[in-house]
Amino acid sequence: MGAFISRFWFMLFPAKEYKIVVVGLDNAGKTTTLYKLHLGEVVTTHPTVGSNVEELVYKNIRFEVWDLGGQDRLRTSWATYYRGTHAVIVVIDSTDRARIGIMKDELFRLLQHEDLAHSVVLVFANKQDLKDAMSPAEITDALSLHSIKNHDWHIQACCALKGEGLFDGLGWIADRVSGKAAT
Ligand SMILES: Nc1nc2c(ncn2[C@@H]2O[C@H](COP(=O)(O)OP(=O)(O)OP(=O)(O)O)[C@@H](O)[C@H]2O)c(=O)[nH]1
Ligand SMILES: [Mg+2]
Repeated sequence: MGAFISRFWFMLFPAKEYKIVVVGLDNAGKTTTLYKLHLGEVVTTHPTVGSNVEELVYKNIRFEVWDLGGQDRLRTSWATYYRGTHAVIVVIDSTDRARIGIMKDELFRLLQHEDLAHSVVLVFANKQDLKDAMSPAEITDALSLHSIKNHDWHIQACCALKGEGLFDGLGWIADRVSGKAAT
């Protein structure tokens, strides 16, 4: 149902550029992900205060990608970035078992926000290079992704350091916003 609504919405209101917001707890790898996609390089990061924004072009689609700071005190300001968002990327540190419940609460809070009513949701199960990483199936359970009814969602294993999985995830978003996705 979520998929149907999103597809219809994007067909009715095609955009020249699609807006993505990247959220997740601090240290998840959001900034690393943004710059690996943008520059193809691993940049030295510091905890983000505020946001970084970059333009990406993939499959002939332009994306404006906003990477938001994930520290506790910064999460209340995520919602100020939501207007006009086509896709949310949730980056998970797959080794951070202790805080996956906090991320679940944040996820379900953002899914209720009216500015994200038509957004699709991509979850990056990041840091898959680390030995104790949770699998995408474990993260799907821990975040109760199957209980999401009003948004089209997808989970993608990745390693932002190596770049593995990042363009697969972006491709999923590209197919959704351009209406090319199979139902
Ligand atoms: N092993 C491993 N480390 C990663 C990976 N992705 C990011 N990191 C590391 O995780 C740390 C945090 O990365 P950031 O990209 O700064 O995290 P962030 O989500 O932007 O954090 P905030 O800005 O505080 O919200 C850095 O030391 C990265 O090098 C990965 O795929 N594997
Ligand atoms: Mg950051």
